[in-house]
Amino acid sequence: TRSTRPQRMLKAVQKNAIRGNPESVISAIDYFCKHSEWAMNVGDEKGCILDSVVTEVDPSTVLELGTYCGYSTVRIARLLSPGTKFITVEFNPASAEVARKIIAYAGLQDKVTLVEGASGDLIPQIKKLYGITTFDFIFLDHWKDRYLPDIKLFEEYGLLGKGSVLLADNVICPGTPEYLEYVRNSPRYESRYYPSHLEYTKVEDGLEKSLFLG
Ligand SMILES: Cc1ncnc2c1ncn2[C@@H]1O[C@H](/C=C/CNC(=O)c2cc(-c3ccc(F)cc3)cc(O)c2O)C[C@H]1O
Ligand SMILES: [Mg+2]
Repeated sequence: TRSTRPQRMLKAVQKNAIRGNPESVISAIDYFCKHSEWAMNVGDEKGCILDSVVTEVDPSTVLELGTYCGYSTVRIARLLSPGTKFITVEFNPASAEVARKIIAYAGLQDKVTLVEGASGDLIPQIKKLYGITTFDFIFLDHWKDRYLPDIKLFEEYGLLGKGSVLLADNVICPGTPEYLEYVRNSPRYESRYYPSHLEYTKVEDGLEKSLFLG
């Protein structure tokens, strides 16, 4: 049967990247998406903004929602200090399998816990299952209509502390209007928009960074 796009992306990594070299894995995926097949990775332009926010926060605990093929997982994990707890959530088993292989190819498997499941099911259990009290950094890049319900779950289950930073992809394209309205109008967050473009295109998109004020 025909391969899937994630499987073809994995093949491109195995063919063009250097095992144990995260930068080469990132470049191989970006090259594949620019020259072979577009895919919904955060990409190199928004990826640089992601890098700068992760570096600025220097988090001890990280959560990513929507692993997909592991591109942003590799971008984040390569910047983390030793001992950082990084959980990434993916509910599609085929995507999760490709992501595990791409993360391992980059040599970052020991820095990442990939959890298969739906974010709405997992978030209420994270404290119990992983011994996390609060997350210093959260990257939202899953179904766009899940951003708002999930940020409310973070609040409900006390997973945000004063200074926690949430970074949301695609707030313009495909767009997350309800989430944006919430974080920009809630007195509990200080939000800032980082203008950029939809990965591998000239279409406008951007990232929204929201600081939880406690
Ligand atoms: C609730 C939940 N729990 C766990 N994993 C979840 C989940 N919802 C999605 N996921 C997983 O994340 C991944 C999905 C992410 C959704 N991202 C998107 O739909 C997405 C779409 C586009 C886009 C833009 C313009 C276009 F013309 C076409 C597409 C661009 C992006 O950067 C995206 O992240 C894979 C899925 O299995
Ligand atoms: Mg995205």
